This record gives sequence, C-alpha cells and structure tokens, in this order.
Amino acid sequence: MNVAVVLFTSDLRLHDNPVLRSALRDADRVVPLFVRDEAVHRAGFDAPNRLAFLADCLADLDAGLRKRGGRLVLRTGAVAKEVRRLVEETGAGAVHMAAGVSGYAARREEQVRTALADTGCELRLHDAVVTALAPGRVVPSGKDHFAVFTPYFRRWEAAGVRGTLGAPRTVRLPDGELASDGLPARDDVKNVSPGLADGGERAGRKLMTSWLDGDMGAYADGHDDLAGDATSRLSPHLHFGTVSAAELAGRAREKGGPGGEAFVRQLAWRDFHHQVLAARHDASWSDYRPREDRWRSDEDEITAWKTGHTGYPVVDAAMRQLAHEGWMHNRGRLLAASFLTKTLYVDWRVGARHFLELLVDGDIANNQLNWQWVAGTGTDTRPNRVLNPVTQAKRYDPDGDYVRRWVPELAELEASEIHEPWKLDGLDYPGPVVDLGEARARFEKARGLD
Ligand SMILES: Cc1cc2nc3c(=O)[nH]c(=O)nc-3n(C[C@H](O)[C@H](O)[C@H](O)COP(=O)(O)OP(=O)(O)OC[C@H]3O[C@@H](n4cnc5c(N)ncnc54)[C@H](O)[C@@H]3O)c2cc1C
Repeated sequence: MNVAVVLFTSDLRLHDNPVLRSALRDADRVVPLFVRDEAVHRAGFDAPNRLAFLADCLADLDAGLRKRGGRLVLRTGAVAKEVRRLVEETGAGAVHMAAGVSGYAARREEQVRTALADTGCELRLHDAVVTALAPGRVVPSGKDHFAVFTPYFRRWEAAGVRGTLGAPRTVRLPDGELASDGLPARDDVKNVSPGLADGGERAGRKLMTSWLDGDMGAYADGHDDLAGDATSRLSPHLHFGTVSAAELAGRAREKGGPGGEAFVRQLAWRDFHHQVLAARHDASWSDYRPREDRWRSDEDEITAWKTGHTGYPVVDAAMRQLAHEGWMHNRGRLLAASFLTKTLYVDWRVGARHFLELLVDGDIANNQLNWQWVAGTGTDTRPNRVLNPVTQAKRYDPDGDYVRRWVPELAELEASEIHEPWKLDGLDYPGPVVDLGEARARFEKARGLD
C-alpha cells in the first residue's frame, strides 16, 4: 500500500488542486490532513471572521472528500510535529503541500522538511496553487522579483496561467482507523461580523460561476462604484483557496471583453503582491521602501478611524462596512487607508493590524503590501499621492448611497450635502477629526515636499 499525505493549507478545495492531484497520481491511498496550527493562534492570526469562514471551508472539504470515499483528518498542534506523527501512523512515503509565499509559510515548510528528515518520507511542494502564476516564474533580468506592477503584468500575461485540473472522482484512505479532532463549527466562534459571507468550496464555486456567467462588462467601468458593489467578492475564497486563482484567471480570460480583462488585471495584482512578499518576507511588517516617516499616534483619532467616527462620511461608511461584513470594497480600503496614513499620518502597521483583525480575506501578502502601497512605503510609483475623501466620495459615491447604507445618521441628506455634513447644523454626527488642508500640509512637510 503506497500512502501519501496531502497537507491542506491555503488550498481548501477539490477542484483544480495540483497538490491533491499529484498525491493521487503518485499513491494509491491518500490522507487529507488539515492542522490547526498553534503558531497561527499565538500570532493572533485566527481572527473570528476568518475562523468562522474556515469552519465552513473545513466542513465543506470534509463533505466533498466523504462523497469520494475519503474524509478530512483534522489535528491540532505544531504543524511539523503533527505531520510527522501522521506519517509514522500511516507509513506515508510523501507529504504534498502548496508552496507558500510568507515568512511563516517558509518556516513551516522548513520545519516539516526537518521533521521528516529521518523518516524516509519526502516533502513535495507544488507551485501555482495559491497564486495563478508561481512567484519567481517571471522576474526582471538580474532580480528576484518585480517591484513595479505594469512590467510585471506584461510578463504575467505573456506567461499565461496553467491549465485547470478537474476534481478527483475517488479518494481512498489507508486501511484502519485514523484519529481526527472534531471539525470546528461556525456557530461556536464568538464576535463574528453579522454580515459575514459563507465559506466553503461549494459557496465559492457558486459565486465564481455566477460571477463569470454574469455581466462582467459592468466591471470595467463599475468596479470603483462604491454603492454599485459590482466586484466579485471572491477575495475570501481566493484567500482560503476554495476558489483556484489559476482556474478563475483562465476562465475570466476566456470570457474576455473589457470586463474580463479588467478583472484578470486585478488577479494579477494579487500575484504581484505575492511575488513581492515571496522575495521580501520582511515586507510583511517592515517598510519595503523606507521614507523616514515619524508617524503620529493620537489614540482618539485612531479610535475615531477604527469605529467609523472621523466625520468624513465615506471613510466612516467604509470602516463600518468592514465591522459589519468583515469585508470592504476596494475603493473604501484605498480611502480608509489613505486617510489613516496620509491624512492622520498614522503608521500603516496600525491600520494593517486592524484590517487583519476583521477582514475575512485578511491576507499577509495582499493586506500588508496594499497598505504599504497606499502609505507610500511600498511599490506605488507615486508614493506621496493623497486621496481627498471629499472629492473621492463625490466621484465614487456620487448619489451618496454608499454613505446612506452604512451611516444611518446621514441617511436623510441629499446627495449634494451628504459628503460634507459639517456644513449643516443639528446633525447627530461628529465633526471632522482633522482639517484636510492642514493635514495635507503636515504630510507634505513630513515627506520633505513643502
Ligand atoms: C489597504 C488595503 C488592504 C487590502 N487588504 C486585502 C486583503 O487583506 N486581502 C485581499 O485579498 N485583498 C486586499 N486588498 C485588495 C482588494 O481591496 C481586495 O482584494 C478586493 O477589494 C476584494 O474584493 P473582490 O473580491 O470583490 O475584488 P474584485 O475587484 O472582484 O477582484 C478580484 C480579485 O482580484 C484580487 N485583487 C483585487 N484588487 C487587488 C489589489 N489591489 N491587490 C491585490 N489583489 C487584488 C483579489 O484577490 C480579488 O478577489 C486590500 C486593498 C487595500 C487598498
């Protein structure tokens, strides 16, 4: 009996999963394993919204495996130790897992490799599982990653994504009993955002299909329209791997048209940030391009930002959407992050940490590098641009419907009033936490632009 272990990580799916397919090709018995890693818990990365979504994903993965004759084995502890234990229990000859991009993933890979060193069992890593294109697959000459998106995108497009793999028909477990912890239940997780989406591969594939079958044409012009909500909302599924980035990019490319092209470009942004982090693990919490910032830290202002009470309606709407759904529209993320880092001139790490506490798609590569992009310490080629929350609101929420949805205090206001409520009297809504002109001057001085 030839046994392989499949260690599921950020690839909680049966469709288009090169890790699972390789294991099934190489071995006649496969043990699907997920380890609830103590290190993730210690790092505080198991925030309630992601834990709840993960519970859905594990339940669905287990159900899909059972339909095919298998099941998910769940263990809790240090990943390397648990993998070794299972290898000893089953006599597995190989452990298959997806290659990751973060420092955490690199350490985990190394620990598993070390733990297996004297077992005769090999670790096999698979590329292009978490991303559509593997990090390092395209690089500028003499460098290990692209630091600018546009040239990366040209090479990304030319390289093309790999073909899609189907889901396996059967998964055969080794003979005998295998111990497993009980699956976590979403309902047992406390402090979950009330509007959190459902997780799991079936939910992800349903969303992907309706997105690809829908009017993607509207995406090209509408993806920045805050109230229109015309983006895919697939980010949590891409984060947990319940939807494959390669399959999604391949299918969106086939669909084509301006909407399909604009959407594929966003998927390439995801790969771009992943290849930056893969080459620069330190960029998760250190400035990618230090600017000698001496950030401010006013606790009242930070609290106003976190709770959606800055007095700038579009920023407050975005922050309240985050609290309610565990998700925020991309334009909202840009505005909220610009407001914190450039208008309040607060360290991007404060904002990134808060986002990671709430975002269901909270992802080290995408979150930290987007925060750095906005703060001007990352890969933006115009690092000192400041987004004005009033002009941006008038442009991306012209009727005020996004603000009305999330800031009920302002629901009765006309479109012409809603983005500047300080001009009106008698509202139960805070005044602006800062004057925009003064804030811009402060930022320009700090960056030596005055
Ligand atoms: C400050 C800030 C923090 C962010 N934090 C995260 C995060 O933790 N996790 C996360 O997945 N995305 C993050 N993003 C990127 C982006 O906002 C979300 O991916 C997007 O809003 C998710 O919605 P969607 O799936 O409907 O996107 P769509 O517009 O439908 O795009 C499809 C997919 O493309 C990818 N994508 C889109 N925009 C970006 C981008 N700017 N960078 C990288 N990938 C992108 C995402 O995987 C997304 O699901 C952040 C952006 C900013 C400005």
